[in-house]
Amino acid sequence: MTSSFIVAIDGPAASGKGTLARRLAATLGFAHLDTGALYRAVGLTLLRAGHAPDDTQAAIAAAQGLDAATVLPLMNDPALRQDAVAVAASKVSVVPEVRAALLDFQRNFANHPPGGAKGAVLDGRDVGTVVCPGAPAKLYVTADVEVRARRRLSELRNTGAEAIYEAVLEDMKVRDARDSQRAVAPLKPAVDAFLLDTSMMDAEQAFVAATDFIRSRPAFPGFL
Ligand SMILES: Nc1ncnc2c1ncn2[C@@H]1O[C@H](COP(=O)(O)OP(=O)(O)OP(=O)(O)O)[C@@H](O)[C@H]1O
Ligand SMILES: Nc1ccn([C@@H]2O[C@H](COP(=O)(O)O)[C@@H](O)[C@H]2O)c(=O)n1
Repeated sequence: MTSSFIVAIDGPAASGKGTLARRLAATLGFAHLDTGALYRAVGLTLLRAGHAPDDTQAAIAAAQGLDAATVLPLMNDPALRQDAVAVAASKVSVVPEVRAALLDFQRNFANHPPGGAKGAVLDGRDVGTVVCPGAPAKLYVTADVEVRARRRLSELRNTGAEAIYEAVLEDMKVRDARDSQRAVAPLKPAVDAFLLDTSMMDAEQAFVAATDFIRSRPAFPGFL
């Protein structure tokens, strides 16, 4: 059976979309897919094979070689969260063939959520615009780049990594520019997305604003 209970969440790095998506999925009883992890899995596969992240042919081969059996163990690999892998993900994600290779997996997850879940929450950069343009609830989560850089900095430091604010901020600006200026599926809000700026909100306030929005959507009767 195809599910139509899809929540699409997009936004730039460290805007809080993953935190929000996980909590929404748990509250709604929906399955959750972090679509960025798929691009990171391609980037990590490439780096582990000794290729440069801008090696287009190797990136296409890595993306086309991923299937449910290979991608699921990678999704839980701590190496996926490394900064070098984020940069590699952002580089491979400009390649149209890489995006095409990951599209079916994402759409299949959204339309046939695993584990008998009634619906799915997907977060990424193009979920509301390309992957699930018909999703009945779309959110675009953002925050000022300085706020996002501070969040990422404390996240990195909490894992024991050495990180410098200026470097994190610069990396974030470069990644934002690459993600929003690429030709295929650039980062942008869907025209019908609810815009949620979390610059002045903590995660709890962002969750309340998001649930208020979803509750207002006629396609989600009685879920919240
Ligand atoms: N509203 C918020 N206020 C303050 N901190 C937050 C908020 N939402 C999330 N965070 C924290 O900011 C960091 C980044 O959040 P999160 O991983 O959810 O962002 P993201 O948009 O999914 O990032 P990415 O796309 O890079 O994976 C985490 O440490 C998280 O705990
Ligand atoms: N739908 C998506 C999701 C992610 N990307 C690219 O992957 C990079 C890493 O994503 P995170 O969410 O884990 O930070 C991101 O910078 C994008 O380049 C994408 O293109 N489409």
